[in-house]
Amino acid sequence: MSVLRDPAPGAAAAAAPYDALLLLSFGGPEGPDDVVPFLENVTRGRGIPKERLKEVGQHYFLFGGVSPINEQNRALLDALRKDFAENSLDLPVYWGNRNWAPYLTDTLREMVADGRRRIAVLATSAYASYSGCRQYRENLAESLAALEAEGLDVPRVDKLRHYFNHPGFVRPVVDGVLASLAELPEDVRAGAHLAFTTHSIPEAAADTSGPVEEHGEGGAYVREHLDVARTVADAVRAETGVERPWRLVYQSRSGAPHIPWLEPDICDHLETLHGEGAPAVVMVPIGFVSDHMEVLYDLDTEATAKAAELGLPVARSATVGADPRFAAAVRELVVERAAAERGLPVERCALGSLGPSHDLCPVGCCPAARGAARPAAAGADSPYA
Ligand SMILES: CC1=C(CCC(=O)O)c2cc3nc(cc4[nH]c(cc5[nH]c(cc1n2)c(C)c5CCC(=O)O)c(CCC(=O)O)c4C)C(CCC(=O)O)=C3C
Ligand SMILES: [Fe+2]
Repeated sequence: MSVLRDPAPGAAAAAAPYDALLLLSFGGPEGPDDVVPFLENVTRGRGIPKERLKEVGQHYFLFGGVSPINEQNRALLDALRKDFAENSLDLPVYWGNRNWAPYLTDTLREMVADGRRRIAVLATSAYASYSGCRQYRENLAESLAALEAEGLDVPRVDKLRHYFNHPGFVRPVVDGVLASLAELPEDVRAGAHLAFTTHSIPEAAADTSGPVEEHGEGGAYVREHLDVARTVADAVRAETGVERPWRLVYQSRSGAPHIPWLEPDICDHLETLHGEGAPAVVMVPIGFVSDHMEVLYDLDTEATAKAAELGLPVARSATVGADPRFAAAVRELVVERAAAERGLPVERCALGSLGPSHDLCPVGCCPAARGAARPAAAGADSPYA
């Protein structure tokens, strides 16, 4: 058996020049006492109304103060290590977060102590946007600066490209939609609409998402989500032979009420669809890599209650999570980027119409909305090599 699985010669070196992979995520509370300090970490300097924070705290308390995100990252780490081992990719995998332990700076310090010098970074956010991309790059720069201040030799960090349109991300979503359709009562299945959801962000942040030439209404953020939604809807139609109406909608709005954020909200959309006579809806959270609190609360709790009130049958499809196809996609992204860094020609997988995303965020990509620009690592404007 093992002979059949032997990789192509040289696979063990396929990760060079990288000597480690860092899974970079958001972090979440692991018990009731963690909730308030976690929210303080998330919202420091971000101008979120106190009322909104109280409300979001309640979402966490409803689930015992435990965010599902850390367990899911642990499962993804296991899936990555298993996939790498099975494919003889000799690359240790580490995990660090923006807002909760294990904190990014601590993980990077440990990586330096282990002698890691050239680190590939996978963020658990698949799309362009300030929150999903540049903010992680700022976190990397801050952590590297902290290590530098401690007198440590700063490693090089390279962020892997956005994977929203990678088949290893999209195909599990398609399977999730097919499974959700099968869950719906048979008499409403054929007529079920698809509501693709993602995190709402301020309109201004959407308009300036992605490289400067992609700025404009909705920016790269909306364009990328629409492309994934269309790809998934097409694949579901090909599988089921049924053409279904679909729309990209939003969830988890935050911020001050007078600032415009992307709309419509999923709950308003369910109401509209019900008013138009839609028999059922599958909610497809394409904006999330795993079943975050936003999925458990905003979709499985709030939107599902709204649908029940309307008498509208709904199902929520699975996020990618630790799907082995996603783990394999991460390996492919590492090997692809490693080859590119070695100056070799690379084949880059991407479904849909946009093509593979860039390796290096150009200057002006996904700028922060407020305050002076902060240094960001792993981009064309990085202060680090
Ligand atoms: C685009 C996007 C993603 C998707 C990309 C990605 O996955 O990274 C994302 C992920 C996440 N957001 C999360 C949690 C929170 N986000 C908040 C606030 C905000 N998010 C924003 C955007 C995004 N957020 C924005 C524009 C704000 C307003 C404040 C600001 O401009 O920064 C707040 C404060 C309270 C509130 O305002 O809701 C919380 C608690 C968690 C953890 C969930 C868990 O525990 O399972 C995850 C994965
Ligand atoms: Fe968020």
